[in-house]
Amino acid sequence: MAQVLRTPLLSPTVIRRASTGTLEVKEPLNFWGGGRVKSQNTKNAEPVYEPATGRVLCELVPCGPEEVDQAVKSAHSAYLKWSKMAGMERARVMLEAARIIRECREEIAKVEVINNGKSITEARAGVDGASQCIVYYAGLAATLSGQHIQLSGNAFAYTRREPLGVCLGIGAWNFPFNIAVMKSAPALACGNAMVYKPSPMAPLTAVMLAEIYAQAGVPEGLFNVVQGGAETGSLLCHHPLVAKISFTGSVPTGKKVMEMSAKGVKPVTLELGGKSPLIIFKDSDLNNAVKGALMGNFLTQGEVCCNGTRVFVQREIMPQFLEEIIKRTKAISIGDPLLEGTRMGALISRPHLERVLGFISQAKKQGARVLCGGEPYVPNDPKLKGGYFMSPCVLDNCIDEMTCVKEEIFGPVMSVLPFDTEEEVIERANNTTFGLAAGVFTRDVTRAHRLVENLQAGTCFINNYNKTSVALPFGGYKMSGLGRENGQVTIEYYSQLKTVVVEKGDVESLF
Ligand SMILES: NC(=O)C1=CN([C@@H]2O[C@H](COP(=O)(O)OP(=O)(O)OC[C@H]3O[C@@H](n4cnc5c(N)ncnc54)[C@H](O)[C@@H]3O)[C@@H](O)[C@H]2O)C=CC1
Repeated sequence: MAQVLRTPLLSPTVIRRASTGTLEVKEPLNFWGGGRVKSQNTKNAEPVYEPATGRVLCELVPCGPEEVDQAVKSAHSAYLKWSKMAGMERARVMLEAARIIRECREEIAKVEVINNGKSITEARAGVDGASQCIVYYAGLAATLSGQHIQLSGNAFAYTRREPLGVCLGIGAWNFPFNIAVMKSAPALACGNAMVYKPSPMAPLTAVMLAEIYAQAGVPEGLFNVVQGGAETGSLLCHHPLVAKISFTGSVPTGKKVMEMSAKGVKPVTLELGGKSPLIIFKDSDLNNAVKGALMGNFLTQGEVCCNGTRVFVQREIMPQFLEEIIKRTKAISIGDPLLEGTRMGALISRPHLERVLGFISQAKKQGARVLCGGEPYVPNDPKLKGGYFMSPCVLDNCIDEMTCVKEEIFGPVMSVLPFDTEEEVIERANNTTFGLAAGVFTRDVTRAHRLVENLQAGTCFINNYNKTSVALPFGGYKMSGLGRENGQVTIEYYSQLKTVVVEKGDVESLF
């Protein structure tokens, strides 16, 4: 049996003293049975990099079958206790977790920045959103209830909303702390336990979340972290005690996860990629439309699934739009993500940076024009020389058939496309296999609603973009996913309904 450790992953003092280029994490990154667990097979260790400097932050050892089994079993025994508690009791523990998150806001945000590369301003907003998410689902925990149904004769029935058991969460690297919270909060509120596997590129803050839940008083093993990549993920998906899978990541991996869940007839939630349209009409408030396009393309270095990266601009206002968007894109301050003034940090990895730059060179070959950015960026600060920075890019002269317009780039690259009529732009906006989000800027309220009614996307924004709240259901149409996260509806994805039929009289038998 692996050794369980109970001291915190990183002491708050260590984190407070850390700056870009100084943090080293030696503590084990797995968490089950109520504490951190050392990995067994250290010969498979892989480096985890700090995106802003390119240095090694820690070593990650993927978990094998025995460790996966231990983690899932620890979750299952916690589930047996947690699921018997009243919703109000679960809510009390969850509210305590939310309070600890608020108390540790700065530490969590800092580790998120160091591990992911996003700016501290964005990371703090993320931590605030995470605490709100737990408060929201704690609020719903006590409201879970069934129905009473009168039947003919002397019988009645009732329904019970019951948990599923051990839920598996698999996350992407772009919002490491938030994805872990978005999956665990509704799961725990419904009485489930969770085993969470973060992306191997961003393993740190999920372990902090495990420590927070433990401190808040959840039963040992209720929220567990198992580190690893594809192989570990697949072992987890196949484990017979895993009752549900919630996955965030790319479409190709999502398909594999769906296949694995089909084998065990396990319910699955898939939050996948996107290539969302943002449509700007000539009657829109141009200043707000430009701000919407910036918010819809450049948050977290453009590594956001619902970004509106196909920006359709009505031809008459194209010159003004481009002038303004280029001016503001060039003004984005890139650099040390822990500095308050920084608005864009580093991309997640060297290969990902090269992939994004590759999309830009291909776009140029296919006839697109780079209006600004799109180059590797080397900050003046010597410690950032090995970081994965690039300048945010605006492309025009784009046509719908280009690769940069069709495929998810997942970097700070906006493709601008002219359009003439409403009918035309609806057809072009929907001409994609994705359907995560869409946006429209116009002062014509009737047109705005007509448009969103016809757009094939799970979330539509009118006169804004990427405004989020835990109260809003989030998920994709078409190949962008299955099921929803956030909002009240997610309770249905983490619970099942039992119908109980009660006879008060005699059984009427035909035999
Ligand atoms: N719709 C949404 O809510 C979001 C979607 N995404 C999408 O995620 C993608 C980027 O994230 P990545 O981490 O690069 O995606 P990815 O698909 O490469 O990996 C996602 C997760 O799946 C795991 N994994 C890989 N192969 C697996 C397998 N065979 N079985 C089980 N697990 C496996 C990875 O280790 C990681 O934890 C983008 O396409 C982006 O659009 C990202 C954030 C939010």
